[in-house]
Order: sequence, then C-alpha cells, then structure tokens
Amino acid sequence: MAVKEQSILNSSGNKIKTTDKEIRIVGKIDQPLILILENVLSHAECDALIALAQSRLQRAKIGKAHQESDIRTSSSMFFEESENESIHTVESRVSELMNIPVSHAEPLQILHYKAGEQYRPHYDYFTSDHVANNRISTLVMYLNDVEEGGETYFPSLHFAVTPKKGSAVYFEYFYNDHDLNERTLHAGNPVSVGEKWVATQWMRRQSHR
Ligand SMILES: O=C(O)CCC(=O)C(=O)O
Ligand SMILES: [Fe+2]
Repeated sequence: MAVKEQSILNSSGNKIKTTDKEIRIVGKIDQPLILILENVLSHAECDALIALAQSRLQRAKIGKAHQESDIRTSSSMFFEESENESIHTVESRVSELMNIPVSHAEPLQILHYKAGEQYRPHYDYFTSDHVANNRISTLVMYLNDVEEGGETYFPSLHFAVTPKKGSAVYFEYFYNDHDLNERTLHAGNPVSVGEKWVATQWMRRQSHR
C-alpha cells in the first residue's frame, strides 16, 4: 500500500477552531482529503454575501477566452480583496480554516444557479503542463438550502454533498500522486427545484495577491 500523503489540513478530531468560529467536521474521505464542514458561515453571513453579490452577477464566464460555456451555466461574480468588513471576516476565517495564508487566496467567488443550471465535471486545478502557481485546494460554501438537486458530486468517488446553508465542502489536490488529484473531479449537479448560491475559495500554492 502506498504511503499516505501529507494533507494541508489537520483534520484529526471533529472540529476545527478558528479565531471566531468552531467548525464541525461532519463527514470525511481520507485520500484525497474531502471534508464536510458545518458552521463555516452564519446564516446572517450567507444572506449578506447573497445580497452583496446579487446586483453584480454576470453570466458565468470561464476559460482563457472568457466565452460563455455549457460547462457552467450558472452566473458568477468575484469580490474585491477585503472589499468590506464582512468579506474581510470571511476571507480571514477561510484562510485559517484552509491553513493557507490569505495572500495565496484567489478573490472569493459567488455562483448562482437557477433551476436547470449546473456546473459539469471539472478539476479546479489547471491541467496544462506549465502552470507556475497552480491551485491546491478548494472550499465551496453553501449560502442557501436547495429544495432539490444541486449536490456537489464527485463522480470518481461516487460521492454527493447536499447543499446546506452555512455548511461547506473542502477538498485538496496538491498531491504528488496524480491519481489522487484526479479523484477530485467534481460537478455542481443540476438544480431541480429552487435555486442554489455558493461561495468558492480557491487557494494557490504560492502568493497570488
Ligand atoms: O456548485 C458546486 O457545488 C461546485 C462549485 C465548483 O465546483 C467551483 O466553484 O469550482
Ligand atoms: Fe469546482
């Protein structure tokens, strides 16, 4: 059996304490490390992020050419770094939780899916050969409860995470073993009923800001 690779997060025990929150680990896969986390954001913080994002949403643009694409049919926006008190609080907590300095963080992204919208299976890391400062980990925070559908789905692991307001799924893909990284392939399943709001934090290997 291969040697277990080091993970970024210390996930022993059933909680992770940050300066201002006690986050509960309610589910876990080991290799690659995937954690289901509760109490990452308060309901008030979820509502505030949605309200701030709502007016600034554009049709999701992905890829170098920034074309609209079927890969992701949701709408998205990015907050400016620490653009206000609540964004700053969330960024600081998330960086503590993910055990990566905030200087490695990409801008916090908000995604909004309406019924029928989805994000097809993808890797969060860049797969081209010469990426100098690739992504290493992701936190997807759920800002609302979805009536039906909209799970975050890991097809290689046959594992689905149901969105729950204030909860999150964490995963990392900085492993030397490429198979482990590839197992983090994931999708946002189509929303069947209702809508879905998430905030995504991607972390880079080195400073990005
Ligand atoms: O909406 C989801 O459940 C997944 C979002 C996602 O994969 C991403 O933002 O990279
Ligand atoms: Fe993703």
